[in-house]
Amino acid sequence: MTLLELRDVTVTYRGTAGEVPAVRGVSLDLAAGQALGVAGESGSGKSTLAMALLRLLPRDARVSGEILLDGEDVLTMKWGRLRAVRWASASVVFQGAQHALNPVRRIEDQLAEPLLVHGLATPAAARRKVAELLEQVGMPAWRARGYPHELSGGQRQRVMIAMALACSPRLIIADEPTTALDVMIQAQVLALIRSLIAEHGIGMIMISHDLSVLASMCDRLAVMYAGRVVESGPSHEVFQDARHPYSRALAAAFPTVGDPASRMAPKGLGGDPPDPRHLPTGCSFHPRCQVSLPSCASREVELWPAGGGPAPHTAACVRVLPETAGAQGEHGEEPGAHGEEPGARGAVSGRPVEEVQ
Ligand SMILES: Nc1ncnc2c1ncn2[C@@H]1O[C@H](COP(=O)(O)OP(=O)(O)OP(=O)(O)O)[C@@H](O)[C@H]1O
Repeated sequence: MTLLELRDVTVTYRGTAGEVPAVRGVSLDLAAGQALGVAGESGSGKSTLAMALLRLLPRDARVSGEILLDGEDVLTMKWGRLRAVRWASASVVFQGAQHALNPVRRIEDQLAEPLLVHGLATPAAARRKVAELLEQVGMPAWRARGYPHELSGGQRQRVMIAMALACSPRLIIADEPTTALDVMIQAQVLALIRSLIAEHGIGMIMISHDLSVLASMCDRLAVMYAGRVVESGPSHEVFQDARHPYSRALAAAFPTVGDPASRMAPKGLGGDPPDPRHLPTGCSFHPRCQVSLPSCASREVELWPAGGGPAPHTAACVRVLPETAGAQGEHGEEPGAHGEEPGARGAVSGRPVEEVQ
């Protein structure tokens, strides 16, 4: 059953620095109980997309498209309904969220708050639930009486995960949930998140710049570049057999979890992501692409079937189009003659696909 459907979601910031098209026409689906990882470099639009899901964007952001949570469009929901949906249906764990705890309130009061605000428990039942939540995240119940400053960073992030679980949501949005933690604690917190979502059948959207972490945590991956999804498919396929050159570079830029050899020589990705206010023409990735074709400078390709397996796998690259597969690139990596690729028509050709996950 589909838990979350994004249809052509576009977010533009209209600030003093001009219009910033941060997210451009993203369509993705998430099945109930499934984990989807959204990867991309800094500035690719991941956090903007995550915030848009629960309308948490600043006032200068304009959002269009559809964000259907259990079939209801978050973007057109009345304010009262949106308040109920936040926490109770979907909750968020942000990067460095542990700093969001109020330093002068006891842990138990902060953990009980969403339950009491949403009328989901009496004060006595909320207290029992708090003890249960702390145990679920591997902390003793007596910690409830303490204050945030008595906890380590990892413990505070565990409290935030407990808070996200408090109202038994069907969806958790985790935006770089472990970035502020040291490596050992990161691994523990990631393992905790993985076991909790599996145990409770919670759907998750996890945002990270680290494709290897996402591949180890999620069923499917979507790779964003300059505000667009450029590849989407089963985690193992996207991580080990990426079809978009950007996803391949991103996968090579990080060591593989559990593979000491890859840790020795992670390959960097050259150049910088584009300024969204001044995107290159054609494919936004073409100035950094090692296998671009001449027409990539003027041609932006829609997501197109790219995987060999049974699960949907799509990539927005001219290389996956049947008429250009095998053509030689500007850098000469592919066999064949250099020059204009066969079938290039100066625009998106053929039938693009809707994302189905
Ligand atoms: N409030 C804002 N006003 C104007 N532009 C913004 C605002 N917030 C983000 N942006 C711009 O939108 C683009 C996408 O930013 P976003 O934070 O969503 O990317 P990201 O992939 O999450 O990056 P990071 O990993 O660094 O958080 C960037 O160019 C960013 O500068």
